[in-house]
Amino acid sequence: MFKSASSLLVKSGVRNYSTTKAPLRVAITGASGQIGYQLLFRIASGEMLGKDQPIILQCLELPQALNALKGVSMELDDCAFPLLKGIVQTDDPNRAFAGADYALLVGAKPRSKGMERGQLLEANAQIFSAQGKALNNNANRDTLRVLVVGNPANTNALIAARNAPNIDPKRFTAMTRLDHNRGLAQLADKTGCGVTDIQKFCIWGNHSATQYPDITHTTIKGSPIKNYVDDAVWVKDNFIPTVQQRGAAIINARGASSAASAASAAIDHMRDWTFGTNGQWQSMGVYSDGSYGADKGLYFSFPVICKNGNYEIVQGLQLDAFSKDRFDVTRKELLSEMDAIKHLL
Ligand SMILES: NC(=O)c1ccc[n+]([C@@H]2O[C@H](COP(=O)([O-])OP(=O)(O)OC[C@H]3O[C@@H](n4cnc5c(N)ncnc54)[C@H](O)[C@@H]3O)[C@@H](O)[C@H]2O)c1
Ligand SMILES: O=C(O)C[C@H](O)C(=O)O
Repeated sequence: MFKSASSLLVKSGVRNYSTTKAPLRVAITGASGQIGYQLLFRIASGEMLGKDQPIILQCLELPQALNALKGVSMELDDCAFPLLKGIVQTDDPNRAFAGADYALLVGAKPRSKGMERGQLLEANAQIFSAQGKALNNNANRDTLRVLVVGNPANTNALIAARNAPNIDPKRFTAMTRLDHNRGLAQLADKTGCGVTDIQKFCIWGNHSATQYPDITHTTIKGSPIKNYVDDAVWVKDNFIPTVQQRGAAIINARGASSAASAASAAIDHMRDWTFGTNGQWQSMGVYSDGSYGADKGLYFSFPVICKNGNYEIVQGLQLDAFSKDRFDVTRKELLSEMDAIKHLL
């Protein structure tokens, strides 16, 4: 069901406020799932694209979840969000992606207790090849920004991008912002500093247990992190594995994979890509141009700086021997994931 902007304006005077901006179309797959339920309301309230940017939500779900999506849509209506100009509810990817400016590809099977993310590869790969094709045929190619959240996120981004030959592969990204945020929280806790005091931290590689959370360039309040925590054993045996295994720890504790924190990271990712990072590093899984020896074409997490609606991989960093080893482990895992789904590329 599609509600036009004008029908909403007629229905509710509350929404008839003045803004000169045309609505942007934000497609969300898996919209009635756990993450979707956390995402939609925050996007509709303007937390992702700004408090003056009207939006139309274009929600894709499986046929069996359309009724749940109807309920979510009713709740969105009941919030009377001034910026929400329409809601599309559909099980047809071509409709969900029609004219999309943003696409958050969340819909996929989450892993359960004891599963590694790699085991989801085959189960979810087909979804992303079909959605890549639908994006290629329907989305607004000139403005599109795609974030893949569904796991295994990096390789799903690769599949979607390769199935969208008419869209610049740089417009596809995979989410490692949750890992980045997890790392910041652990460092803030260890040092007693605020998360915004911490700069030049990054995640390299895959959103998986092989990711490399790297503090070798990190500063706190402008001075090297070593002045706050100088404990290589803690970094190797505590910090790195905690960040790498945080998803599994949450599944064990909650009985379900992270949802609110994942939605929050997705909003951070899209907001920063759109509005910039003020010169600060963030982590994004992006199309590799071969930087640092990450094979060209992989969707690899790098430190990036976002500016003028684009992102750029931070260049010129020296990686020490330990970092190079970790980098290579995650790089090789991404290559083996790519090999496992090569029939879909
Ligand atoms: N990258 C990250 O940091 C990160 C973090 C958390 C979760 N995840 C991943 O996000 C995904 C979603 O997690 P969740 O907890 O919301 O799962 P969920 O099972 O609660 O919701 C998934 C939703 O997707 C829908 N869906 C499945 N296949 C679909 C398709 N082909 N088209 C449209 N919708 C479809 C389902 O009906 C369901 O409503 C999982 O793959 C999970 O592992 C990634
Ligand atoms: O770990 C998972 O399977 C879910 C998600 O990727 C996470 O990091 O929380």
